[in-house]
This record gives sequence, C-alpha cells and structure tokens, in this order.
Amino acid sequence: MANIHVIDDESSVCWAIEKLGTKLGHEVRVASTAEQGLDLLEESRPDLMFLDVRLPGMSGLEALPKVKSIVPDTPVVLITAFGDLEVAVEAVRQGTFDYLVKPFSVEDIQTVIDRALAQQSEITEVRPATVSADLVGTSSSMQEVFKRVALAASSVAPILIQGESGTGKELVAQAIHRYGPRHERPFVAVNIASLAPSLIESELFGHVRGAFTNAIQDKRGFLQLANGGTLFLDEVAEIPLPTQAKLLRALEQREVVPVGGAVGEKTDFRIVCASHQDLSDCVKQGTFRHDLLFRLNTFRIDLPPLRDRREDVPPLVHHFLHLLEKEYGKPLRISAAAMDELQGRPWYGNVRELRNAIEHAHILARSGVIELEHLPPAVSKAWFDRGDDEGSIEENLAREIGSWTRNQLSVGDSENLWARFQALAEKEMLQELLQQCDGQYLAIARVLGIHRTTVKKKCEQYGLLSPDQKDD
Ligand SMILES: Nc1ncnc2c1ncn2[C@@H]1O[C@H](COP(=O)(O)OP(=O)(O)OP(=O)(O)O)[C@@H](O)[C@H]1O
Repeated sequence: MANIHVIDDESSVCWAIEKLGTKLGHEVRVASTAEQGLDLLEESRPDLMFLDVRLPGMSGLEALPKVKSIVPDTPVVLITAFGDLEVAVEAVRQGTFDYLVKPFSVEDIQTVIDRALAQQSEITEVRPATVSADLVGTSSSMQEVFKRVALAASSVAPILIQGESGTGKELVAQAIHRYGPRHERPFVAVNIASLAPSLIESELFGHVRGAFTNAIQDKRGFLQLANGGTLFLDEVAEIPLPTQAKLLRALEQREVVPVGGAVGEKTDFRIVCASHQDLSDCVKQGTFRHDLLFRLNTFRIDLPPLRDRREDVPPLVHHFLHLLEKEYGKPLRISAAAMDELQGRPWYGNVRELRNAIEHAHILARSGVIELEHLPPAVSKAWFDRGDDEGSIEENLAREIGSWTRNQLSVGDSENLWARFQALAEKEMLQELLQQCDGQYLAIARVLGIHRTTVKKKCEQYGLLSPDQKDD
C-alpha cells in the first residue's frame, strides 16, 4: 500500500484520484492549496504526489522546490491545463516525475500511479525471502548451473553471475538466497543501471543529514538494508570507479561508512553480483577494478544463452503456459508447429524474450491454442546489440523491415512479398507527403523525383484522394 497526496483546488480531480487510489489499495490524502499540501507533508511522507500547477495562493511550481526539499525521493506528478504544457515541461526538466494534462481519464491516472510506484520499487525494492525462484531447464548446461547454485547456496562466499540479458541471472541470485542459510533475512536487489550515476554511492552506502543538498535526513543505504541477508547487485559493471573502491573497502572490513559520515557501521551481508558484460574485459579497459573483481569472483556461475540450449525451450514454454493458466484459470495449449518455430528461433533476448512471446501469443489465442500466427516476430540481434543507443531512424526502419519480413515468412505468407512491402511503404509515404505538400501532386512529385502522373495514379490506387484536392 502506498501513500498518495493530491494537491488540487478542483474537487472533482481530488475525488477521482482519491477514488481510484483507494480502490487500488492506497491511502490518499488531499489538499486544496499548496500551503495545505506542505502542511500535509509534516503529517505523512507520500510515496507519490499529484500537484496542480494553478492553485490559489502559492502556485504548484512555487511549491515544487519546497516539496523537493522535504521529500526529495517522492515522485511528483504535475497536473496542468492546456497551455500550461510548456510550464509543465520545464517543471519535468526540474525533476518532476511526470505530468497529466486536464482533462484526463481514470486510465491516465492509473498508468501514472503504476509507473511511479513501479519505478520506486525498482530502485528500492527489499523483497521478502520467500520470493519465487522457479528455475526451469533440462539441458546439461542448466543442470550444471543448478549444481553450482546448490554449491553457492551452501556457502557465504561472494558469487558472480555472468550471462546475456534475460538469461535468468536475477532468478539464479534469488535461488542462491532462497536455498541458503539466510533465506529468512532480506534479499535486497539493486539494479545499478537503474540508478542515477550521481546517486549510486549514497543509494548503496546511505548518507548522513547535510551530506549534500537535499540530504535533509539520515538515510540508510542498500548495504545496511541487506544486513543479515543477501545483497544482489545487478549490472555491477556500472558502478563508478571511486565507488568501486569504497565497495571493496566495505567488503573487506565488513563496515559501511555513509556518504558524509565519519563513523562506520558494522554490517554482515552476503554479496551476489551479476553482469551481462565480461568483467575481465572491463578490467582490461580500465573501467573495473581488478582487486574488486578478484573479491567478487570467488565463485562464478555462467548462464548460457538460450540459443545454445534449445532443448530448454519446450519446458520453458510449458512453464510459462502453466503460469498463465494459473493466472487466468483457463487451459492453454500450443500447436506443434508453433513449438517448432519457438525452438528454432535465435532468442537474442533469451528467456525474457521467450516469456514475452508466450504472453503476446496468449492474448491473441482466443481459442486457448497457440498457433504459429499468434507468435510475435523474432527480435533481431541488432536490436539487442544497440544497447542504450536508440540508433538512427534509418537503422530502426531497417530493423523493422527485417522483423516484418521474418514475420511474413514465419506465418507462411511469402506470396507477393515485394509488392505488399512496396504498397505498405508507398502508401505511408504518400499519405505523409499529401499532408506536408498541402495535397499538391506536383510538389509531391518534385520531392519524390518521379512524374506527377505517377503520383496521381498511386494516390488513386491507395484511395488517398481527398475531396479538397487542389491540384486536380
Ligand atoms: N531458467 C529459467 N526458468 C524460468 N524462468 C526464467 C529462467 N530464466 C529466466 N527466466 C525468466 O526470464 C525473465 C528474465 O530473467 P532475469 O530477470 O532473471 O534475467 P537477467 O539475466 O537478470 O536479465 P537482465 O540482465 O536483463 O537483468 C524473468 O521473467 C525470469 O523469470
């Protein structure tokens, strides 16, 4: 259950958010002025705040810095009317989480609540030790992984899990914790890549009041929260070098010194780290400390990519079908052709991509049987290789064309493939140009470098003639 504050002078807005928030199991408090909203912060610290920009008295934007100084970690969603948008964009730049433009729907409110609370839990999740760790796999390489998980669980040594994204590194970390002696203590999972680089040190080690602007009170870090239990650091290669030195010291001395503090606190946690990068390469490139790698790599578990253990695909598919059956209470099957297709795919996104594919197919398979045509197109390698780089518009377009082609072939629809592709692309382009060129065939012909008559013919062919066509 989360604590939500709504500051808006429009009672219908407060009512809508309060009603939905309460229905979702959250506690919602409302205030009609910024002044009252600030008073409310003295009474309770919200996990999420909705703040109207236009308020009688102090405006939402004036209140924002005050709110941030009291509850720096609370996501704030600004509520704006049309025309306030630029103000809102500026405010979002200043660190608000999101904004809602009036009028908005109940779905809009729910999406924002879900996103804001999910992001918070992603960063600060302290999960119960009873977390599920259903690792599925019958291949010999996964049997080897299970053996190593069992060995790791029985010790307290640091464990390093390496494998491509989506191979199940976090699931392995959960299993090590669940089967280990500390299973009744916290399992604290932190994805370093999801933290703002400037905050990594204080998130890990905590900070004392006054350590930096906005540090208005002492805050415990993940290393302290994991005391007695397991600390799982995912994407450990993302830790900046100075913080790596501090982490090494904490591991060696079993003592955590918060940012801005002088006195260390004794902590005792088991550390499990994961990375999709080869940490030895990171050491060679100078981005990871060799002494820290040496410390973390006491025992290593390598997770093989799914394409190297295709025999695991059917048991994984049945596992995910079973989970969906349990969730929806309806039997779910898969045709042999669809299973063959799944087993043949390269799965560059590994088990995560397979799971998504099954969930996608489940939505389409109304009869309860997943067939070939219900499967989404396979995701190309280039998509995973691009990392955080969004790629140029041309690269993205090329990837989409590749995906579309593969999809057509996988559902056995290769007839007139070229003509169908051409029609798709031409129609889309002409539609856009008709708008940009104000419906003038001649102007479109100049842009495209083709004859005006061809443009006209094509527009007719695709039914793109508009009644107010000026040209003809
Ligand atoms: N062997 C497995 N059995 C059952 N489910 C699995 C298995 N491996 C992965 N999964 C599922 O695949 C998804 C991705 O797994 P997980 O988050 O553990 O991968 P990861 O390697 O940590 O990925 P990333 O590096 O991107 O964080 C999850 O939904 C997980 O439950």
